[in-house]
Amino acid sequence: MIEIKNITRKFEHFTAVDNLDFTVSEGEVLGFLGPNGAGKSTTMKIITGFLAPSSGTVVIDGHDITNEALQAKSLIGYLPEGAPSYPDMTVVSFLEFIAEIRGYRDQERDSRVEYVIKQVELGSVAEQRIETLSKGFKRRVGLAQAILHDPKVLILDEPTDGLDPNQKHHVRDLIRNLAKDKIVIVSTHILEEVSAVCTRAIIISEGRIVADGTPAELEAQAPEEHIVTSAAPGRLEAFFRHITEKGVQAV
Ligand SMILES: Nc1ncnc2c1ncn2[C@@H]1O[C@H](COP(=O)(O)OP(=O)(O)OP(=O)(O)O)[C@@H](O)[C@H]1O
Repeated sequence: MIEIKNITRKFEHFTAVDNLDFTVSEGEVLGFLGPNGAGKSTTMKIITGFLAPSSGTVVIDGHDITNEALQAKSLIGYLPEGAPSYPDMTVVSFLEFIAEIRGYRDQERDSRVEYVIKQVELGSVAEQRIETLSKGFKRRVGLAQAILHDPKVLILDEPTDGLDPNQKHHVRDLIRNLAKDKIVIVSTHILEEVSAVCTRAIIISEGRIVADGTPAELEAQAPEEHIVTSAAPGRLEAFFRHITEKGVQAV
């Protein structure tokens, strides 16, 4: 279980994340939504221990991300925004490097790398330098390093950003398959992604939670005047606009 306990993050006088408090359980795929600047990436950086909160704590399976950072971080796979990596390295050498950092050696290292290359379909570019890859393939390298150690918790910041429709479809299938025995938090702007892969969605606005429910529950709350299409993502978009445009009271 992930416990996010009253986290707040200030940048000087600006509050980017404002007292967020929620838990995520095994088997849940949580879509983390919000308009630009709502505080999604900041929250993900705090959950993964890359950024300290100004106040509050995050506990991953009983381990505090600040006080027991090593144990907590070993349970997490993180795809940051933009998926930074080492552009000079080939895909294989980068993934071998990550595998070593994760403590794998020799045959075990090679088999982990082989496994993720297959999972994320990187075989055709395995020996290519990362800087020469298309945006979609770079994103897949980021996904590969996030899942390499088969982490219990996956935090994915806009995982399908820059992918073509086929790749998007493939990555969503992958997330669905991986999610069975994991906790997944996916930040996205793409609402059809939420309907496609998430069991729950949280919408934040100005650093605060304004909605929390299953995609179907949120879709059902869409006001008729906002609905452009009655298909599921259209309803979710209508609800998203309704709740983030009007400055609705945080729940
Ligand atoms: N290091 C920083 N210093 C000052 N302000 C920051 C810093 N990092 C983030 N912010 C501000 O905090 C707010 C939340 O940013 P964040 O990147 O978390 O939003 P987001 O929801 O991920 O947005 P997007 O959807 O555009 O990626 C923004 O107003 C941003 O400018």
